[in-house]
Amino acid sequence: MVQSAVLGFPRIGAFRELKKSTEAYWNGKITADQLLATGKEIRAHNWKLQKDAGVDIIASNDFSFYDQILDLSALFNVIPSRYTKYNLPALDTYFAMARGLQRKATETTKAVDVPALEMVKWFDSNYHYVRPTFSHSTTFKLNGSKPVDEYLEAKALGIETRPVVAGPVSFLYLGKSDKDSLDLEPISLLEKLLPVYAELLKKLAAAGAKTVQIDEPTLVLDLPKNVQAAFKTAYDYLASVEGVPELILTTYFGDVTPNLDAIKGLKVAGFHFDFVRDPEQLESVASILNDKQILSVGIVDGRNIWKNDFASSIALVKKAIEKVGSDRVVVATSSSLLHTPVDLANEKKLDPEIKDWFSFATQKLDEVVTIAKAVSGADVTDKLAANAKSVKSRKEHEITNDSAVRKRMSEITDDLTHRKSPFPKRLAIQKEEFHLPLFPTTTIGSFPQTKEIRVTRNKFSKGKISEEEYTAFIKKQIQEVVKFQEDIGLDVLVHGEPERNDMVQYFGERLKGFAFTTNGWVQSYGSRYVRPPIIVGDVSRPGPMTVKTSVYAQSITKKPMKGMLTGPVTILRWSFPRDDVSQKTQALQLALSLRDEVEDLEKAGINVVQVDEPALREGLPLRAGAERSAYLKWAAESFRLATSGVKDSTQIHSHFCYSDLDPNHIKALDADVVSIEFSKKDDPNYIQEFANYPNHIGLGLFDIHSPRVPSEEEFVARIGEILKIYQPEKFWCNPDCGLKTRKWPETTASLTNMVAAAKYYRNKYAKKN
Ligand code: MET
Ligand SMILES: [Zn+2]
Repeated sequence: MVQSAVLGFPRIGAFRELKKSTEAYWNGKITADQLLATGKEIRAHNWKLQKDAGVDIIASNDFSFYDQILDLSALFNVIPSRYTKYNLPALDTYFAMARGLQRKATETTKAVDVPALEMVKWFDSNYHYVRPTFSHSTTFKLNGSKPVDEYLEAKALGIETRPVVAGPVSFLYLGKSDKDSLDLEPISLLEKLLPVYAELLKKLAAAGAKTVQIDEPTLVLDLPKNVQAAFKTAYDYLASVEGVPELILTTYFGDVTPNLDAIKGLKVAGFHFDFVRDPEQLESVASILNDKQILSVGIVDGRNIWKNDFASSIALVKKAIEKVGSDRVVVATSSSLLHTPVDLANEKKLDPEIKDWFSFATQKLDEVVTIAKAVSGADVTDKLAANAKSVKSRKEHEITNDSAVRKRMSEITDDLTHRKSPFPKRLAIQKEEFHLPLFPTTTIGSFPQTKEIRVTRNKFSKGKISEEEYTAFIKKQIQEVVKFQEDIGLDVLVHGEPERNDMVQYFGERLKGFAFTTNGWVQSYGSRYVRPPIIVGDVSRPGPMTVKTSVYAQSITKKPMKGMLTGPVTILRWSFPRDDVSQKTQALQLALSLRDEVEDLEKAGINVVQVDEPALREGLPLRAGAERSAYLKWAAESFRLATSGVKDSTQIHSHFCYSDLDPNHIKALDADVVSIEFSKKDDPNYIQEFANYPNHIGLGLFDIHSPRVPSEEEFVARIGEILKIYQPEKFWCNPDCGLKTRKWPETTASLTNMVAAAKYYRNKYAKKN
């Protein structure tokens, strides 16, 4: 009998229970014990769900209160001293690393003021992990026993699980060196780290775990030689320690073939590969297995919501069986299901025909089980027939082929993807147009989404208030935000995005070709979840999406008002994309829709338009090569197609955040001004890389994930550092990203200090000239 396995289940709860509890804890509304109890309930629920579905191999330690990589940093004591020095309870130290902490002194406690660790995108997904931050003084040791506790917790419920832990090579390679240890290459710490891994693994074995899923997703990247070699060091060592359980070396999100030599011959119990991403690798990866090793076949997509095509999955699993025999094959999800919404059954509003094309985490459990049964010879005829019918219905549905969109796509010319004049000429014209001071200040778009805003938006979407009432409410919000920005002296204003639940969903809801969920939340980072829309067909824009709002906002101020759009690549990446047409096609269709919007904004008198592309980097194929070059080309083309219809005097902005962006990727967009998240970047090389960016640039000056307020002096110091490298006349001042998750008091304080620092340099340079 072929076994089924799930590499991890979403931990947020079907109705965002984890978010609600975590935030309540942060706000002092519930105790740590209450928060821990929520975690326990969610875990129990998830394990039981999987057991009831008939999944053979169920993961434990896939739960986290913030991020599984941060859990590992905490577990292995990779905690910079700036966090430990306050002697906070472990849970609070953990959250301080995640999101910073600023707290006034009380009679019994000292004041706390510490920024968060850096957070970056997890491979090519929209999940963010907290980057392990190593220094020469890092002393690895086990802090607590979360993986063991959770294993035992499941066991007490009568459920045998396979604990999952990120592997040592990936843990180090995905990390960075701390400010005080920039010469340190994290991978050089491997030998010090391994005994602590062994200790953890032994404890898991002692608790009863036979096998551990050890995730080494870095194996799908281009790895330097020393990192490739580290696999042998690590796994030889772990194999040599008595009492370490069997390990299933797990990879996902790509093709492992280029790194096969690094894992060939490793003494692990088996390997897991992602055959959704790359079915072609079966041939090569199967060849490295010895005659005992397990082949875990990732075939149910952990990254998308399309119903599995059983016929083709079964064919692939059968091929795997031919190679290694049915007793050594496991049918698995391609990756953790963390990246998919919890349960399709909670969607009551979807068109039933379209809904039948989808499969969320809960449905995917049944998919792995069914495929495993099918290849084991069990009778699943009815399921296969229903599946084939659904797959066919989607292929033939009219929504997937809109002739008007196809026609317009065929008429895209190179001309449409270039601004009328090159940047220097545009710059001169825009100088006359806007008369901005040196060090212009702006924000990235959103302002705090207060409870009032969320409640009112919700009431409107549920039909509890009229459109007039809602519009009046939004106008009032815009008035307040505009007045606020004028009062504190910002130069280029925004309307604050109060009408947007989410920067992608908002546009998806206004475009043809999308479907939406009611409860389809997916964790983006910490307690921030998103509800990605689903691209189900060809995309077009039935009418203006943002023009009224922007025009209203501009009408109440003399300062320039930025129109605010989400770019084609970001809408694509933060939706669940189609898998039946290329990503390029989808991006260009989105670009055409946005182009119309940009032109409508310009016609309506909006002369600055920001088109956000924070997902540009995450869409980059994980490996260098033809696919990556092609991506860079079509991604930039899509952006330019969306933004090049305007006059030279219209200033196009773009924005990027939370990824290690290469300046060359954004050069090709030819935006007049870009803002990028930067406040936590302390690698001097990275800072240097952007210095030659040809157009204007705003480097993020404060962390918007943290309630912490930097002082004016801190801003002055940071800008001072940057000005050692950057030309002052190119430099804009702005936060890292939108302020929607912040509260007003810290927003006011941070922006006020930022504007003061900009003015300080404005004066300083005015005197110089
Ligand atoms: C993740 S990028 C966010 C950009 C958007 N304009 C905002 O301010 O929220
Ligand atoms: Zn951003």
